[in-house]
Amino acid sequence: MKIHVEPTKQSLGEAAAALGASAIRAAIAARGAANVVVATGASQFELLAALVRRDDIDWARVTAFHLDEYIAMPESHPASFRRYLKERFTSRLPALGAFHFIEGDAPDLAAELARIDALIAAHPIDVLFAGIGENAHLAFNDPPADFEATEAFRVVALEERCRRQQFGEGWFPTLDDVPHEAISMTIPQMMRAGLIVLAVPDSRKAQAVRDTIEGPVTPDVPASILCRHSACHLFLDPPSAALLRQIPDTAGA
Ligand SMILES: O=P(O)(O)OC[C@H]1O[C@](O)(CO)[C@@H](O)[C@@H]1O
Repeated sequence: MKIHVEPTKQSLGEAAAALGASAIRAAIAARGAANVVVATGASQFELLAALVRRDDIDWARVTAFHLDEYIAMPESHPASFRRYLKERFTSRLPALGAFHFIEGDAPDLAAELARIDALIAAHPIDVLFAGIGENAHLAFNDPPADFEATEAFRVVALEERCRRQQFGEGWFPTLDDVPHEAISMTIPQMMRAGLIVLAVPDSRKAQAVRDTIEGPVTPDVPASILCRHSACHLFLDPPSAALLRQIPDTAGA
C-alpha cells in the first residue's frame, strides 16, 4: 500500500482525484471506456469536489457505481447516499456516461441485489474511490468482515460503532434514526478494482488507519485486507496519520 500524507484535507482531495483521473484517462485510452466506483461520507467531500472539477477526463466514457446505501431509506432523506451523490457528483457532471445507483428502498431487495450484481459484473472496475470508517469498515462491511463473499453486493447489518459514526457526522437527528441495515459492496468485489484510491482525513480515523497499516490482516479490521491489493493508495492528512509509528511506503518512494 502506498501512503501519501498531504498537508491539508484540500490537498488530500486534489492529490487523490489527480491519481484517480490519470487511471481513468489510461482506461479510456486503452479501452475507450472507464468504470469507476465512488464513495460517500464526510471523508469524500474534498475528493469528490476535486474530481468533478477535472476537465481532463472524457466523462461521457465513464460508467460509475457507488459502494453502499441504507435499506428502506427514500432518496429524499438527508442521509441518503443517492441524494449525496446526485448533489455532489452526477449533477456536477452532466456529460457522465452512466451512474448505476443502489436502490436501497426497492420493494424486492433480492431483485435489486441481482440487478446491481449483474451490472457490475459487466463493468470491471478500473478505479475505486473509498474511505475507511472509524471502525475500519470498508463500504458498510463492519467488523468482522467477510473476506470470502462470493456476491458483489449484499445486505449487511450495521454495528453500533458504525451507527454512532453516522450520527456523529450529523446525518441523522438521533442515534435511533440511523438504520440498522444497508446494501453494501462486498470486500472481494472492492478488491477486484484495478486501482483503489482511499481518502481518509481527520483525527477520528487515526486509530483505524494505524490498525489498517500496522496491524495484522484480519476481518476485525476490514480495511487491513487492502494491504494485499497490488495498487492501493491511501491519502491521509496529518491528523489521520498521527498515530502511525512510521510512514512505511511514502508517495514517490
Ligand atoms: O466518510 P465516512 O463517513 O467516514 O465514510 C467512510 C466510508 O464509509 C462509507 O461511507 C460507508 O459508511 C463509505 O461509503 C465510505 O467510503
